[in-house]
Amino acid sequence: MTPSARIQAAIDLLDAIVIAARDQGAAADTIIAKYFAQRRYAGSKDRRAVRELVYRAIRMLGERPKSGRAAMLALAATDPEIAALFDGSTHAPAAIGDKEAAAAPGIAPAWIVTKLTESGIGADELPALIDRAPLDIRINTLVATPAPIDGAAPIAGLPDARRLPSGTSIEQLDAFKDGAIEVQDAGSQIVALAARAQPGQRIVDLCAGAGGKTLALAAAMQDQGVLLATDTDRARLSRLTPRAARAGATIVETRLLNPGREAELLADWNDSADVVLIDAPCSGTGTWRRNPEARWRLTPDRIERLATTQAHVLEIGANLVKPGGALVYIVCSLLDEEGAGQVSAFLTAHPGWQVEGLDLPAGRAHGGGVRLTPARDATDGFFVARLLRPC
Ligand SMILES: C[S@@+](CC[C@H](N)C(=O)[O-])C[C@H]1O[C@@H](n2cnc3c(N)ncnc32)[C@H](O)[C@@H]1O
Repeated sequence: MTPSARIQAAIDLLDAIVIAARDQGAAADTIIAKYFAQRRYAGSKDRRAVRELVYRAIRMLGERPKSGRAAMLALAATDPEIAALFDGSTHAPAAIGDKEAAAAPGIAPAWIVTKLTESGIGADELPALIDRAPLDIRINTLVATPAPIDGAAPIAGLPDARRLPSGTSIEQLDAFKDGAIEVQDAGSQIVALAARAQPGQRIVDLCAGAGGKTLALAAAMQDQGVLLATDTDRARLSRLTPRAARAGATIVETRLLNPGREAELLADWNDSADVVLIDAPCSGTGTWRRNPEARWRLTPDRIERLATTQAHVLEIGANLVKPGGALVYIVCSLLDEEGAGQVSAFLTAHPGWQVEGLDLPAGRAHGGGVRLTPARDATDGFFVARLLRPC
């Protein structure tokens, strides 16, 4: 592909990504993979270059742009080499018109920036939300210690975590194939510590998804006890079983829940869990580093619906906790209505329950819990709180 054709390819991809974000369609990565699967003539250098252009444009634009061309024009406005490639030649984008408008650069849609500000995220913290994320791994203590990995750096407070140079393709490493390492952001590892999981306990991971935190809990439990992983999403939960097998986590049981019938399907666990971990579905404002187009998908209505689901899963989880046991509530969002606000509403509705202080290797106290941010902690953004049921 010529350099100009790469720009046109990025424009075409951005068009598809903008539409998918508006209509809650496929993720940018999926769209890019499909695009190149249908264009075998594009070599690996072309793919890398086009992908890089697409993500540069996505990171640069807070508001969803009108079109892929408007997005790429924003990039061209800051980079004369890109602007020069709008030359109208074969497979190239048309020349830039005198009055043609580029999309406006920004961190996030204005209404979300307002909500972040109201949630105590300062202007100085905003740019880090869309930085490139590092590649963090967790060494799985349930299998043999892996051989040292080139370039791996320790992460303060997390003896089993390492930070790898971004772009390291770990899927090829034997340690990955053998289950000796898992890809997991340091923030995700830190909030899982709030469960204080111990060998022999009975723990429920209520919103387990494909089991990122489940596997961290199984390792902390030294694969002893009972660990029930549940979710309403069949596809995600089905990925957990082979992952757990690979990771040597034999105590994991999975249970698919029907939305609306969760309490009924979990009745055998009522009042009996030492810990219930709720990694609730959320807006993901803390994970834009990995998923920058996610900020083009959010609407006020969607956040309201997520908040309703969060209150719902908190209610389900609370019923499973034994007297004196703990409910650990996590969101990878920095909006108070999904984090601190949920905790305070829960405490009002459940007299006797109390917040328990957390001593985590990163983060700061915030609204009854602890908050981690990309700017201060160099992790994804998270809110976590630990709530104790009265005895
Ligand atoms: C943030 S994700 C979980 C990520 C996962 N814990 C991890 O560490 O990789 C939230 C999960 O909640 C699930 N979920 C949504 N509504 C639920 C419900 N009512 N009960 C249980 N899980 C639910 C979603 O399907 C999604 O997998």
